[in-house]
Amino acid sequence: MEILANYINGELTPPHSSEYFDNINPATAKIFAKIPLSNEEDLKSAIESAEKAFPEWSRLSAKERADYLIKISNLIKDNLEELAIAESKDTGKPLQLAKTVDIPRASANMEFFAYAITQFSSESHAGKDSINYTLRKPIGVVACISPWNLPLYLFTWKIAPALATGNCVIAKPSEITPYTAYLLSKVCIKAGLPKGVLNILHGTGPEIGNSIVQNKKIKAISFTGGTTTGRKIAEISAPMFRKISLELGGKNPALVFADCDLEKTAEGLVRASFANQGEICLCASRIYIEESIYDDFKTQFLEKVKALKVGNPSDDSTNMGALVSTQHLEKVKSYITLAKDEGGTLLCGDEDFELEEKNKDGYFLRPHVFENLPNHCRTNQEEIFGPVVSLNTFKNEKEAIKLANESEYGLASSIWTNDLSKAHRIGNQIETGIVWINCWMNRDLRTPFGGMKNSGLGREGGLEALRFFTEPKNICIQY
Ligand SMILES: NC(=O)C1=CN([C@@H]2O[C@H](COP(=O)(O)OP(=O)(O)OC[C@H]3O[C@@H](n4cnc5c(N)ncnc54)[C@H](O)[C@@H]3O)[C@@H](O)[C@H]2O)C=CC1
Ligand SMILES: O=C(O)/C=C/C=C(\O)C(=O)O
Repeated sequence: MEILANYINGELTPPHSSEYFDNINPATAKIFAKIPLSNEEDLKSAIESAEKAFPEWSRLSAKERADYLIKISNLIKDNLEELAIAESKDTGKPLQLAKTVDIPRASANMEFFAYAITQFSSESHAGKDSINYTLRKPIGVVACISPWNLPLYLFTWKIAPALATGNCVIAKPSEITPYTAYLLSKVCIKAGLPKGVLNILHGTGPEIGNSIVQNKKIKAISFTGGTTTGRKIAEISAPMFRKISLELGGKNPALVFADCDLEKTAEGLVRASFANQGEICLCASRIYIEESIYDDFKTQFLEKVKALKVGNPSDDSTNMGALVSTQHLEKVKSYITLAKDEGGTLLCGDEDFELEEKNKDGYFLRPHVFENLPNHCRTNQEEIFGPVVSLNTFKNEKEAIKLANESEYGLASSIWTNDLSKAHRIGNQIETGIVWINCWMNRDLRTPFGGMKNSGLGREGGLEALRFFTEPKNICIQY
C-alpha cells in the first residue's frame, strides 16, 4: 500500500506525528493509500522553509519563475495517464473525464500563469506636477487550500498564480482526495523547483487546515470549498487584516426559454447537471423552464438523463462514476428524502442498475430529477453538490429573473435562448459572478472567476489572481 508524504523544503517528508489515515477508492470502498496526519510541527517546518526560500524566489525574474512553471506543466502532460488514473481512483470520477478535463487543465493552469506573469504590468498615472507608478510585490508566504471535487485542477489553479507572482506557498489538498497533490510533489522535485518554494501538507481540515488559517505568518489565503469553511476562514482572517479569496458553494439556476434550441439545451443541461456526478460548484441544480415548452423539455431531458451510464469509472463508456465518499453519498441521499418530504415528484433516479462485482460496495447513485418543488424549499435553496436537479416553470422573463435570484448563493447561471438581446438583458440582471449563454463551463482562463453573495469573496483567474497574490505599492515622483 502506498504511503503518502508531505513535501517540505523540497523533500518528501513523513509527518511529525508518524500517524496516517486511510485513502479510500470511492468506486470500490477499498483503502489504497495512507495519508499523513500533519500537525503544527509540520506546519512550522513548512513555514520555515518557505520563509527561507522567499528572498531568492521573489527576486527571480518573471521569466525565470515562468520557466519552472512551464517545466511543471510539461511534466504534468508527460504523466497524464498516471495522473488521470490516480485522480479517478481517488475521486471516483470517470477516468475519461480525468484524462480529458482534470489533468489537461492542471497542466494548462501552470502554463497559463507562466505566460501571464511575463505579460503582467501595473498602472502609472501622469499628473500636473507628478508621476505615479505602482509596483506589485509578492506578499510572502501564502496558503492555498483546495477541495476534493477537482483535486489537481483546483490545486494548481491556486498554486500557479501564487508562485508566478513570487510568493512561497503552503498548500493543503483535501484529505478526501490527496493523491494527485502527492504526485505533484514528485513532479516539482523532478522539475528542480527550488527547495521551500512550494510546500504541500496533508491532513484534515479541522487540524492542519485550521492551523494554517490560525498562523499569522500566512499573509494571504486562497480557498475553494464549502461556504461554512469559507466563513470560518474569513472570521479568523479578518482581525489579522489578511487577504483572502474565497470560492464557495453554488445553487446555480439555468433559465430555459421557449425560443431555445431544445435539443442542444437538453444536452447542455444534462452535462451541466451531472458532469463529475454533479460535484462541481458550477453545476446547474435549479432548472427553470418557460411554461409553454415545459413538457417538451422534460421529455427530452429525461430521455437523455435515463441514458446516462453510471458505474465503473475505468470503463470508457461510463458517464458518471462514484460519489466521493460514503459520508457525501449519505448527505446527497438525505436531500433526496428531503425533496420527497417537501412534495417533490421524483421523475427518475430510483431505477435498478447493474454494477460490476468490484464496484458493488462503491458509492454510486443514479442521476435524480425532481419536479413540483416550491422555490423556497430547502431542496431548491441548499447546495447538494451531487446528482440531484429540480425542474421548475416560469411564466415570463421577469418571473424567471426573480426565481433565479431568490437564493443566498450567486456563483454561476446559464441562459438558454436564441434571442440574444434577451440573453444580454437577463445576463445583466442575474445575481451571479458567471453567466453562460447557450453553454456551460466554457472556460477562458483570462476571465474573472468567482461568485457573489454566499458563493464567495473576490475573483480568481487571469489578472484577478495575479493582483490577489501581489501587494500594490504606489511610488510618487514630483517633477
Ligand atoms: N468548490 C465548492 O464549491 C465546494 C463545495 N463543497 C461543499 O462543501 C461541502 C462540504 O465538503 P467538504 O469537503 O467538507 O468541504 P470543506 O470546505 O470542508 O473542504 C475544503 C478544504 O478545506 C479544508 N478545511 C476544512 N475545514 C477547514 C478549516 N476549519 N480550516 C481550514 N481548512 C479547512 C479541507 O481539508 C479541504 O482541503 C460539500 O458537501 C459541498 O456542498 C465542497 C467542495 C468544493
Ligand atoms: O475554474 C474552473 O474552471 C472551475 C472551478 C470549479 C470549482 O471552483 C469547484 O467546483 O469548486
